Amino acid sequence: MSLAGKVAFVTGAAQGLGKAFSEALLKKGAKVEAFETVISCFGGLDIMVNNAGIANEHNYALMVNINLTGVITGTNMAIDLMNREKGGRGGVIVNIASTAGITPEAYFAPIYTGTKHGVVGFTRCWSMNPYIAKMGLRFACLCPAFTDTQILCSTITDYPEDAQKIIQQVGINKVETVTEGFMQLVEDNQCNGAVMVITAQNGIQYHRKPHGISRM
Ligand SMILES: NC(=O)C1=CN([C@@H]2O[C@H](COP(=O)(O)OP(=O)(O)OC[C@H]3O[C@@H](n4cnc5c(N)ncnc54)[C@H](O)[C@@H]3O)[C@@H](O)[C@H]2O)C=CC1
Ligand SMILES: CCCCCC(=O)/C=C/C=C\C/C=C\C/C=C\CCCC(=O)O
Repeated sequence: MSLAGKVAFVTGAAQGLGKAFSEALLKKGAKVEAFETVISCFGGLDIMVNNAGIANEHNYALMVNINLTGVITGTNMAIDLMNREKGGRGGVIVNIASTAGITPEAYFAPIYTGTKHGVVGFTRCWSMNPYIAKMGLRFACLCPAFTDTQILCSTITDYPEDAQKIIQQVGINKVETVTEGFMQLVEDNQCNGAVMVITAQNGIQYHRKPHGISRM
C-alpha cells in the first residue's frame, strides 16, 4: 500500500509506540488524524491502528475495557467507515497485542495476558472472514515482547522479582524495531491475517497461521 495521502487513526498516540507509529506514517505521507476529523475533513479512513493499552492487574475492569473492548470498538467503527460495500475505500486494521497474547509466559499478569489473547483471537477471526475481500479490508496483529516505553514502568505487584527476571531473559525491544515491523504490516497488501511477533533476541517474525478446527 502506498501511504501518500492515506488517512490513518492511531489510538493512544500521545506517547510510546502509538507516537512512534504515527510519526512513521506521517513520514511516508499519510495523514494521521482524530476520528471526527477523519470523517468531516477527509471523508474516510484507510488505516486504523488500535494501539491504546495499559497494564494494571488490580483494576481489571478498566484494563479489559481499554485493552480488549477498546480494540473491538475501534475495529467495529473502522469497519463501518472503511467497508467498500458501504461507500468506504477499504484499508487495513492493525491491532496491537503482545507476545503475551500468544504464550502465557507472563504468569505475573494473567488478566493482561487474557486481554491480549483476546486481541489476537479477535483479529485472526476477522482476517478469516471470507467476505472481507469484497469489503476491501485486511487485518493484522502486532505482538511485541517487552519494549522500551512507559508501560514498562507499570508496578508489577505479583511476583515482581520473577517478572524482572523474565524481562531480563526475554530482553527489551527498541521502539524503532517495533515501528519497522508495524510499517511492514501496514504497507504489505498481502499480509491479511498476519500475526507478527517481535523480540529482542529474534527480531521480526511471523507466527504460524492457525488451521480450522477440522484440520487440527
Ligand atoms: N511496551 C511494551 O513492552 C509493550 C507494549 N504493548 C502494547 O503496545 C500498546 C502501546 O503501549 P506502549 O506505547 O508500550 O505504552 P505507553 O504506556 O507508552 O502508551 C500507552 C498509550 O495508550 C494510551 N491510553 C491508555 N489508556 C487510554 C484510553 N483509555 N484511551 C485512549 N488512550 C489510552 C496512553 O495515553 C498512551 O498514549 C499497548 O496496547 C501495550 O499493551 C505490547 C507489547 C509490549
Ligand atoms: C513475556 C511477556 C511479554 C509481555 C510483553 C508486554 O506486553 C509487555 C508489557 C509491558 C509492561 C507490563 C508488563 C507486564 C504485563 C502487564 C501487567 C503487569 C501487571 C501490573 C500489576 O498490576 O501487577
